[in-house]
Amino acid sequence: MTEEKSKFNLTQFEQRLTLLSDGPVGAAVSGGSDSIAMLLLLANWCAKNGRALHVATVNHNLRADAAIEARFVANVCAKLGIPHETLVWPGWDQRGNLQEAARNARKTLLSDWAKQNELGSVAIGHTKDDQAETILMRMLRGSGVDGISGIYPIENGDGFVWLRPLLDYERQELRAYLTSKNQDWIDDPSNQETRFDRVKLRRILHDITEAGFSTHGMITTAENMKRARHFLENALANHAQDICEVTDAGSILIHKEKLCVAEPEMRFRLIAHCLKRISGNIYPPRLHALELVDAQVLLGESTALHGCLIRQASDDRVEISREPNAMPSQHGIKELFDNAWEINAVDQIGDVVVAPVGENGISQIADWRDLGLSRYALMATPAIWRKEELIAAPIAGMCNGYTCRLTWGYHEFLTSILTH
Ligand SMILES: Nc1ncnc2c1ncn2[C@@H]1O[C@H](COP(=O)(O)OP(=O)(O)OP(=O)(O)O)[C@@H](O)[C@H]1O
Repeated sequence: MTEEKSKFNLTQFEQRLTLLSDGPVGAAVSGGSDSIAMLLLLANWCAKNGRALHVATVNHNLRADAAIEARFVANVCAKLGIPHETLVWPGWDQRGNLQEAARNARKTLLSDWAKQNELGSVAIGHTKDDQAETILMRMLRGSGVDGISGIYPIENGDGFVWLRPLLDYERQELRAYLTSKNQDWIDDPSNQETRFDRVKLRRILHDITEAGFSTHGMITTAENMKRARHFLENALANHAQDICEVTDAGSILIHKEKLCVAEPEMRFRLIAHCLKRISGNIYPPRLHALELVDAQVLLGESTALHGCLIRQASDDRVEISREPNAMPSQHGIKELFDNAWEINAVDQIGDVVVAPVGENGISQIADWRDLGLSRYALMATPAIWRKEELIAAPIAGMCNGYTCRLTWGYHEFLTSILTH
């Protein structure tokens, strides 16, 4: 059956695809109706436009049927002649919330897969229904402008873009499309489990439409919020340029008086951005936690949040620095340390551990004061250790054949304020 006969309107889908980056296209396909519909539509479009398509399914190893679902997607891909890979999550470390951990793991696995295959874009199958659920959930949780602006059609990934080409479509029309193509999909049984908030909200939204209301107004609200968010982020970028400084130790100094007279919305945004940047966390802190930190900053008190310290550095500066206790320690110097520091050695010395300078390290460095950087910020810079022995702390002035570079700076701090 041709696209015309199936009466599926491709206009908005094709419009979204104009946002694709160069390079092969990736698609994250779970086997559910939304992503299977996306797979068929993308396969057609890529064939017509001479673009390579790669597909991946994440097996979270949480349900017995997960492997069957991954095989189902692999079979659909085999019939279409598209390469497919199953990415397996080794499992949950029992920390935090399982749903959240699974979502984060999925993002990381897909991101690594995208990098390995040099994909320019990875398409995910969020729909208009997902958008309405997200907005309602965030409203109930007390989100601000950013949260209510909902899901975006495009987002920056690590060297590629995440694209949501189905954001203008309803699940029902995608299912009708699949039926018209005689294409099956798999209904995830956890979508029936009423203990999950998402499932509860899906039912509430169903009742809202049954009662004769349209959820379209919620989508319009999100569009209005997106505009407001863009405006606020621009204002913040200008303000941050005026009052912030990034130090060589990876801390941020903020002009206290100018911070205190700024609008609360501006203060929350600035503190949140600093915390997100310094901690390397992909999510900003919760609004309620920010309000508490903001109140302490106004009172001139020091505090901690999101793996960072917020201190009154001097009469006129507030300093936000990484909290050494929240930093990892790692064997060897190959990887980026704490997602922020690139370390190199003139001669590789085996069997070393990279960990923050900390109290122990700073007490062994005689002339750190000459650097003009705060003790707290220096304690959160990388040090090279062999057991208890401090070998090097390059940012704190003890090099011993090692160099250390912060992978972000003032420019990146400012440009990353504009999220979309
Ligand atoms: N296990 C998975 N493997 C690959 N991609 C996934 C997986 N789970 C979700 N995704 C991607 O994220 C999108 C949104 O996820 P969500 O959990 O809302 O969808 P779903 O209900 O599990 O499945 P679908 O959207 O395919 O009906 C999916 O459309 C898909 O692109």
